[in-house]
Amino acid sequence: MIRIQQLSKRYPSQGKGAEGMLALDHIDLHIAKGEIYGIIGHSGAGKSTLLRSMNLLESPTSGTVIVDDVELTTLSTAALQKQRSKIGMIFQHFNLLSSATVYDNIAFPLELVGTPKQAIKEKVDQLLALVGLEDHRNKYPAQLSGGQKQRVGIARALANDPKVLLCDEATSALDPQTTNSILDLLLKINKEFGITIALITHEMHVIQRICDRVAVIHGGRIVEEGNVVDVFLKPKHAVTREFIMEESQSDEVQPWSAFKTQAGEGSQVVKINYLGDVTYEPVLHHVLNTAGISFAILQGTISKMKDTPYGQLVVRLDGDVAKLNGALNALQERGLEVEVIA
Ligand SMILES: Nc1ncnc2c1ncn2[C@@H]1O[C@H](COP(=O)(O)OP(=O)(O)OP(=O)(O)O)[C@@H](O)[C@H]1O
Repeated sequence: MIRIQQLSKRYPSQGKGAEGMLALDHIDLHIAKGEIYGIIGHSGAGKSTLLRSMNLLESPTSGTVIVDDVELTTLSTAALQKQRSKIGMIFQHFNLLSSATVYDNIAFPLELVGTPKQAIKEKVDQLLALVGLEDHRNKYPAQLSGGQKQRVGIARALANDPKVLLCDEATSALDPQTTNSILDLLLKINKEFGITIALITHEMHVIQRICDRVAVIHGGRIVEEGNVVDVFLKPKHAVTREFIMEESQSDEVQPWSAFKTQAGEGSQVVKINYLGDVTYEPVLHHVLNTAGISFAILQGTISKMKDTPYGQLVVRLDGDVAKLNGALNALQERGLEVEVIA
């Protein structure tokens, strides 16, 4: 649905002679129809520039941007305008018209393309119901909470039935609970209408909650890309690991290496990864019981990535070497991933 090839963007410098700022450096990216694709990176990594290139709000220095089989980079202004109506966008600070009501904000893009009044009313009513704001139609943005404002932003972005929705840090200004309700709304829109969603964020939990695939951007380059589950459980790049650590950072969660000291004569410390339905099965108990190994769970997380359950446990296993090795093999045969820490 969105194909970006060798995309570079250099912002001109203010002073003469300087080279300018290379914000995107030969980016290749493919976002499939119907998926939710997350782009994560630190401040200044190039996220906004990349997202805004997808509807050419930012024009690239070189490279191509193809959306729904149309190469945007070659279009005339009028043709680009038409093509943009297939691409909705929502923003961190909502960008609503402060002097217009909720109803008028949502109706605005329909009026722009000359939609008849009755059709506008029907569409806006549908959208108000979709985002749960039927009772707020006559309010002004200043009378709404942040989450409600973003719901208006979403309804407005969907007014012209876009095929793609671009989300520019759409939840960064919201508290955690409101963030989750907006993410769930995006998920619902994706599922019900099959709209392809590209989002940028600096928060791993946003990726974890709704995205199918993720790209990690750093210094204007994609440094890691893949299914969220794979990237989250086996991050390759240091920046990706940083994001995951930040996400799990609470005083109670310690790095795996902190448990090395728990190992000793006749005991090993292992990290066990669960993925999918096996997460909720009593595999650990069965295998270790059968092998005659006793165990202590030192740290653990059981959670979900979108619809996929996963678990990560640090466990100390006590028993003789032969039994321990047998148990580790048996755990792997049952679909768990086991890594000996010490
Ligand atoms: N209009 C501009 N003129 C010059 N440089 C710019 C412009 N816009 C962005 N940049 C620079 O390009 C780089 C990438 O910026 P961009 O806004 O895409 O990053 P980002 O990852 O979205 O950051 P943030 O999370 O802080 O918004 C940064 O170094 C930024 O300073």
